Amino acid sequence: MRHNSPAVQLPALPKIQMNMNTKELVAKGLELPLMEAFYTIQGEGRFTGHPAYFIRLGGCDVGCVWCDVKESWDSGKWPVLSIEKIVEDALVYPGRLVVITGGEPLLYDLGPLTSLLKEKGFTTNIETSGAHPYSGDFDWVCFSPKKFKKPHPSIYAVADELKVVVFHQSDFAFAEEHAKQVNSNCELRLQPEWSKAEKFTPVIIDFAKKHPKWKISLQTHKFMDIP
Ligand SMILES: C[S@@+](CC[C@H](N)C(=O)[O-])C[C@H]1O[C@@H](n2cnc3c(N)ncnc32)[C@H](O)[C@@H]1O
Ligand SMILES: Nc1nc2[nH]cc(C(=O)O)c2c(=O)[nH]1
Ligand code: SF4
Ligand SMILES: [Mg+2]
Repeated sequence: MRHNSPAVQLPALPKIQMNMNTKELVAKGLELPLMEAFYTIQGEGRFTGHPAYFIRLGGCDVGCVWCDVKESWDSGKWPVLSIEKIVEDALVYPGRLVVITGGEPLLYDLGPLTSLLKEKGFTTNIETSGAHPYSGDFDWVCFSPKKFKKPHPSIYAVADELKVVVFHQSDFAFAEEHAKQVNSNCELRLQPEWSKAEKFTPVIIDFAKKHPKWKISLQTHKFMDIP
């Protein structure tokens, strides 16, 4: 019968299958949406000042009002690349420290990407809000919890560094709440939210002097005007 003819439907089929493949590959962590990748100097936290290659994955569902990379949030805006291509591009630069950030990188299974990076001799660091289950093989986990979306319980045991952004006075209590939940070796840092830095940097200095288990992290790349 005419209306059952497959002639009209068939051309759509390969496209659907291609989309499903990409989705499946992303679900397996074999392909990932990449917003940008750049070789720079780590500006924040424990590895401040270290040359590093940044891999910024697209997609985030946390919604921090003060996020400095809101254009990363929509994963659909960014090309999906194979992990082989992502690692090949990293190998061009002389540094062997890689920082995986986003967006929220733990939206994805980072096992395949990190094992390939390790195979090629990279040290692997992550910047994460911990809002999704931990995955991957990381040498350093920087956990920056957010009030906007509760962290997944899996992050607390693996965090090497707790980096709390201070945007409001209540963030000090939020920081102490999280400090109780991370392991005892975890380094504790407070980082002024960029637009509130003038107001909160002196408050953070005072707090750290009174509670010396806390250190200060600044977004030094912004002072140096580098990515
Ligand atoms: C853009 S986030 C991406 C990684 C992950 N989604 C996260 O939030 O940890 C990278 C780091 O920048 C911090 N950050 C983002 N916006 C900031 C701002 N306006 N001022 C200070 N730190 C900021 C985050 O807390 C996080 O430690
Ligand atoms: N230089 C530099 N250091 C950084 N440390 C964490 C960053 C991030 O956005 O995750 C970042 C960044 O965007 N640039
Ligand atoms: S979790 Fe990270 S990327 Fe997502 S909105 Fe917050 S600061 Fe931005
Ligand atoms: Mg940044």
